[in-house]
Amino acid sequence: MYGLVNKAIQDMVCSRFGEEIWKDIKQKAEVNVDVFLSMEGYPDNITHRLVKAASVVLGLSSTEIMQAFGEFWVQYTAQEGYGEMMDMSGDTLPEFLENLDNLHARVGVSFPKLKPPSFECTDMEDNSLNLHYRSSREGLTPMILGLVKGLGTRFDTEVHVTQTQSRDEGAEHDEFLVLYKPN
Ligand SMILES: O=C(O)CCCCN(CCc1ccccc1OCc1ccc(-c2ccc(Oc3ccccc3)cc2)cc1)Cc1ccc(C(=O)O)cc1
Repeated sequence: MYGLVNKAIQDMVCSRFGEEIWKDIKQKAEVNVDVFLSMEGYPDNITHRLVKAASVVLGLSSTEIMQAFGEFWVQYTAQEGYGEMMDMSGDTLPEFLENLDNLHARVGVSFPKLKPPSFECTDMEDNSLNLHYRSSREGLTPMILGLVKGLGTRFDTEVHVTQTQSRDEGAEHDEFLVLYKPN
């Protein structure tokens, strides 16, 4: 995972709980990286250890941490220089979700170590769609719930996401029913 992800986790924790809590989390995760470099590739395991340690230190479940992080990621990347790229990816929540693979392909051109998941939208109706999430990574599914919630905020759109298929329960990939209503 690019360091930008671990940096975003750090910024979320520091902004909400302070530097001391972040130090505790890094210590518990046995991660002794001083500064995460956005454009450096880090083992996914570091991200998983930081999430696990944050859930212990903060007394929240890993699912809650990943959902909060997904929501935070949308605003974080927009303010960390990817705002234009996000603007180009759609003016509405369904448009953005439909263009997500193109967004990743664009980032991947410059940063070949990117290993993006794939998102596919089917059964598009006025206020609903099925979102298919396929990834080479395990255990980040709750982040997708948060990401879609974060997009709801970004597009001032009421959004309700329920997972309808789960890889953990034997499905080929995770699938979500996304209900949305622009305000
Ligand atoms: O792998 C999984 O199964 C779950 C990953 C969920 C995280 N993605 C979130 C995608 C997303 C979903 C909804 C709304 C917005 C989203 O992201 C927009 C986005 C996507 C990628 C980047 C990005 C930009 C530069 C990156 O790397 C850098 C950073 C600085 C300098 C050089 C390279 C890495 C990701 C920025 C915004 C983004 C992403 C982040 C990192 C990677 C990767 O390192 O492979 C792949 C994808």
